[in-house]
Amino acid sequence: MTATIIDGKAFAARVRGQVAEHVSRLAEENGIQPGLAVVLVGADPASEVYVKSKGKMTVEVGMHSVEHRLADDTAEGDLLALIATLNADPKIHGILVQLPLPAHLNSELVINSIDPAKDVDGFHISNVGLLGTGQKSMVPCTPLGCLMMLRDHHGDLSGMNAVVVGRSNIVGKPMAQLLLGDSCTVTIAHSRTKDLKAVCQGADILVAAVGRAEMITGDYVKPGATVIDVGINRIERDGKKKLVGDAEFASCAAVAGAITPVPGGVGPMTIACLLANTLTACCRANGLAEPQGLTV
Ligand SMILES: NC(=O)C1=CN([C@@H]2O[C@H](COP(=O)(O)OP(=O)(O)OC[C@H]3O[C@@H](n4cnc5c(N)ncnc54)[C@H](OP(=O)(O)O)[C@@H]3O)[C@@H](O)[C@H]2O)C=CC1
Ligand SMILES: Nc1nc(=O)c2c([nH]1)NC[C@@H]1CN(c3ccc(C(=O)N[C@@H](CCC(=O)O)C(=O)O)cc3)C=[N+]21
Repeated sequence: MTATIIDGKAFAARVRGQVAEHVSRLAEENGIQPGLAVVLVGADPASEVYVKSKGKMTVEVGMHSVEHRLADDTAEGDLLALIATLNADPKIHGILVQLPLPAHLNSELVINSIDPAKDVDGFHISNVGLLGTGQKSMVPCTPLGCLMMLRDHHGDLSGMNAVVVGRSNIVGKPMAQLLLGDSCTVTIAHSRTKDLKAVCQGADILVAAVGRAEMITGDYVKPGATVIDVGINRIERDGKKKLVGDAEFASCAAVAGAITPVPGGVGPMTIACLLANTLTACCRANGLAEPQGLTV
């Protein structure tokens, strides 16, 4: 079998197009412009790339974009003061603090200081709790993008066996919640899972969010399964720098029914969902109807 390649890049462009339409309607009918603030502490080169591309796409869909770049040794109090200012700023509807933060900063404290209504990453404990109890929330962008692609490819996901490899708060756990919300039978695997390969072989939907380059190989994949590769790993091969996922693309694609590539899969959908969440937050803040189909 040769897998269908799920084109996240094209899907993300469609989502951004829908966001842009809503944004222009908001401007015409309500005189409102959604605004997103991205906060980057320190100068991690990979983070720089995402922050730049987020800023560019935010402007492309017609939103107000603000970037705050803070020094590596920024005091926690200064970061919290910036967040308080952004929380109170009526032009800002979404706040994203790029993770990971430098080690001297308490990430939990920082994230939980963001107004939950502006928490477009969906990482605030209030949003985590709302998602876990099936209530309206801000849904983390990466899992939301994965769910959109899965729904688009399969339609109804109910009854499917889903295995999520990885249990981080930003990807694995919220991904599992969303799949459960769509009535999948969900298994969360991690570094202590016994016989990971056998667990993965039972998956109709296999989500790889491990942070280990090409760890999931074709022999982990049930024939015909859908593989969602969340991993972003920069490696060097044959003297060239390369971006690869947590799944080994060639061997997985030979067995799977469908697979997301890296680059061009989950990554672009993450940014598109960030813009969708900012739009949703703006509509909620102004008591306006939310766009359909851009959140769960
Ligand atoms: N495309 C996108 O938009 C995004 C991509 N990413 C990428 O997704 C990947 C995961 O990110 P993130 O969740 O933040 O990573 P973390 O490092 O926070 O979590 C990795 C998870 O994988 C598990 N794990 C590690 N090694 C193994 C192993 N050998 N077998 C089974 N499980 C293992 C860990 O288990 P344990 O808990 O037991 O330690 C942990 O739960 C990374 O490649 C990251 O770059 C992340 C965010 C967005
Ligand atoms: N608070 C917070 N929220 C995040 O959502 C967040 C974060 N911190 N920290 C880092 C991770 C990583 N992440 C990516 C987003 C887009 C691509 C992306 O667009 N990738 C392109 C390739 C880009 C390239 O070439 O580097 C692709 O896969 O096609 C990748 C990774 C969001 N993250």
